[in-house]
Amino acid sequence: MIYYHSFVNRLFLKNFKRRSALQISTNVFLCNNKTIKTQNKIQQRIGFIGDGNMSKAIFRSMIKYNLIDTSQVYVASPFKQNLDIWVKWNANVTLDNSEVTEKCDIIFLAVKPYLLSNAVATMYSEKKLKKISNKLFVSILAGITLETLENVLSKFPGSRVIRVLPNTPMLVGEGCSIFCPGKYATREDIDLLQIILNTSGISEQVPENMINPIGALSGSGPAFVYLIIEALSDGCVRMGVHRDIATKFAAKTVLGAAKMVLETNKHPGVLKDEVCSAGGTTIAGIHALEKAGVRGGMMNAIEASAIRAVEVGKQK
Ligand SMILES: NC(=O)C1=CN([C@@H]2O[C@H](COP(=O)(O)OP(=O)(O)OC[C@H]3O[C@@H](n4cnc5c(N)ncnc54)[C@H](OP(=O)(O)O)[C@@H]3O)[C@@H](O)[C@H]2O)C=CC1
Ligand SMILES: O=C(O)[C@@H]1CCC=N1
Repeated sequence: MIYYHSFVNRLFLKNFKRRSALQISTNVFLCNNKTIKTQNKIQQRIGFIGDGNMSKAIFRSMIKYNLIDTSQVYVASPFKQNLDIWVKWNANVTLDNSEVTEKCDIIFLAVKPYLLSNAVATMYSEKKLKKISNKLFVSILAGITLETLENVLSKFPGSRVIRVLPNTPMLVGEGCSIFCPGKYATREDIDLLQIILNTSGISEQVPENMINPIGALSGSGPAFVYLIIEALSDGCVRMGVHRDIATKFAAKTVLGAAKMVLETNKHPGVLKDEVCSAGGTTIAGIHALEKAGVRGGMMNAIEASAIRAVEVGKQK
């Protein structure tokens, strides 16, 4: 069955009259296998400064969901061998950051936060600076504020900035991104970014002061959950179960529990109670977790990551 995916298609329908601004087809729909079909794809050129895990996740999700032609994508990295994989994916590669800035309309800043100044310094040559105008910069750098970004990027005339905190599960269509537009970002910029983010998951616009705390959950959280999955699997292995089935069942159990929370709309505590039989097996496990301080540990993890984001944002 083919059906209209609510959010993406609402956006496309809403933007029907603004097709030229968005330069993307209105004819996008999702099949039940989540494949997006477009007659026309994003026409803007999209660039990545930095070729790491997150750039790859964003790029590959755009390709997977057919949002852009690889020929429209440019990526810069300081090391040639890092770019081999991008060559295999048919993207344009360069060792020169300024080539990406010059050629692309939308530029994802995707280096480590402490490398921002270093990267921006190599994103232009004085001779061609004037040519680098009216660009949309999308920063995914944890901790780096819009104020810092707008200052650093103010040398590019007419630049607009959006700060995003995405996460790697966008690679499998389950991304969670939060974003906050800078003062010059337009409605079209936001719509286009949301199309990119929402085809591989969900996104929410939030006030900037929410990016670090929510990002601690959604950006760093996948690592916390991998650790939990690994630990659940370890527990099973300790009880004599083969690793393959233990990890598969740990991951599927986490996935199933997450879907129960999202699809039943029940409070997680209620769902937990529904599993815990009186005097049964589950409550014995819950007691062990509570004795180990798992809840406090999880809360501390979010707090630590959010605090660290502030520190990272201040590093030069
Ligand atoms: N990973 C995640 O889950 C998330 C990451 N983020 C943010 O995304 C950003 C990137 O993270 P991630 O992809 O994990 O990091 P990676 O280290 O995987 O990627 C960064 C890439 O940038 C390259 N690089 C280094 N210096 C420069 C430079 N001057 N110009 C261009 N490229 C350069 C690095 O090359 P080399 O390796 O050769 O040094 C590396 O490939 C970070 O700011 C992080 O805070 C945000 C949300 C989630
Ligand atoms: O660990 C980090 O700093 C980055 C930001 C969010 C996820 N990874």
